[in-house]
Amino acid sequence: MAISGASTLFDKLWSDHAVCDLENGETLLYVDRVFLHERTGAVALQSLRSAGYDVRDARRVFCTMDHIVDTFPGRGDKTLMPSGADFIRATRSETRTANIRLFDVDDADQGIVHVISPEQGLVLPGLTLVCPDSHTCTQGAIGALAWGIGSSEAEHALATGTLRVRKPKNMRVIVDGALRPGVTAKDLILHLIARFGANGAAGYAVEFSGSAIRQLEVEARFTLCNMAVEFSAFTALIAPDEKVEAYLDGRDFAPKGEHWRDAVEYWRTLRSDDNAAFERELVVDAGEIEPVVTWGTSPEQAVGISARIPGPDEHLEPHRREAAAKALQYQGLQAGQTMVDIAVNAAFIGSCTNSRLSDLRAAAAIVNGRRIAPGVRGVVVPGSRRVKRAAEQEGLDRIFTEAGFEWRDSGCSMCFYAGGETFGEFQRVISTTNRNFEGRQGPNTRTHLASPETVAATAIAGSFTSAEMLANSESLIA
Ligand SMILES: CC(C)[C@H](C(=O)O)[C@@H](O)C(=O)O
Ligand code: SF4
Repeated sequence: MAISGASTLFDKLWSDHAVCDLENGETLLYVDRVFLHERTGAVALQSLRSAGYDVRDARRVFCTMDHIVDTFPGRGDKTLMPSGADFIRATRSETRTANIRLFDVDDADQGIVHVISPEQGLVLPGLTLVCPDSHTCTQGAIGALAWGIGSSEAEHALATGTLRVRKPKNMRVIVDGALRPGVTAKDLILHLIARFGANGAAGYAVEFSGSAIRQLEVEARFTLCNMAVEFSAFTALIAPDEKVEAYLDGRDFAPKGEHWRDAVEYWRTLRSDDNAAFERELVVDAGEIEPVVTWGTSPEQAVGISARIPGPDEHLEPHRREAAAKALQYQGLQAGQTMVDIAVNAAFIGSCTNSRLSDLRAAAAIVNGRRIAPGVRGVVVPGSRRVKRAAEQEGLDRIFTEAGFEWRDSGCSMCFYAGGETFGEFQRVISTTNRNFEGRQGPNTRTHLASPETVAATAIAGSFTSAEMLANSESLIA
């Protein structure tokens, strides 16, 4: 607890949900919502049932099909993952038995778990939400205390509506100033991870604050908090503000009428007190960030797009030097290479990091009227069926397909290789996703993380290019 009774936002959410402190230093926390998906959820439900337990309150549990299902148009129940059909079947039967609301493959509201939970107001500021999926931290963007858990913890949460958790420390990341035009929340989080290390936030709940954060739209805040787990944080948080209220107003599961007014009144208390103490504080000037692309196999192996891949001597610690050498070998690159000279084979726009309507709009604005570079494969996967419909109403699907992109149904798709679909061996993919480790998008596939704007511009140019660089090069040619 902080000095003189002052609390951080995280402390407030924690104490509002603390049932009791346990002897071993853990706290029993009340869990408001559990979200499941077909990759890990059915396993948890099956195991709970075979241990003889029931789901305590199925009204607070939700499940979606996102990880394994195909995203090819007209997919039905198809999946390319070996044994994937078993997961799909088990998810259906377990959720039916437990009476849990399932967003099934053909549901109009289906989508990636972290995209649909706020989209429908299933997660709200001040609630605790857990999911057996590491990117649950995404929801801290609206001031929910949300974190990823393991399968046995999921069983505990389902059976009891509580979880035992060891309290992490408080960290604040203050981002002041303004992001430059064309620089996004994705570039900001990649910059933070590159600068402070992929384990920079280990042991902490991170609150993002500062003028640059307040300026971010809610969907961009999701992108930022989504990758807190790549920064090794327990979770991330942003104090809810009027943008969050406007975002949630009218959502299906959001409170209505008098309940809405009460909720908003509570949400307005969800901010760190002025003199609250943080065990660690980082300060960043938003204006110094340029579009970022990863070159290696960790999100910290990233540089500004106009830079070169660092040379071996630029890594100060020996373990970073070794990791860099190994990453370069896997990625088929050399230290010192200029990023803009590196050609790609594919461009992927999707995932819980960057597949919301604002992401698709930003990418479409760049590809509009242009064609993907010859030989480059482009794939766009909306994060939810709602996002897909909204994008189609605006004609974004046509902009993408006319430029040469595939336009898919919603799901995790090639964000993650589940034994099924992949871009293929040694293919270099620029991707709006959040993980770039070896094999993430398939055996020997080479992943480079970037913003939707940079992925779109790179697809058009054929090699790493920011939107600004693309516009400048075209005006030189014209
Ligand atoms: C399959 C699932 C458990 C996993 C996660 O926890 O994050 C996946 O979503 C991922 O992004 O790697
Ligand atoms: S989109 Fe990718 S990162 Fe997000 S939940 Fe699915 S597999 Fe995990």
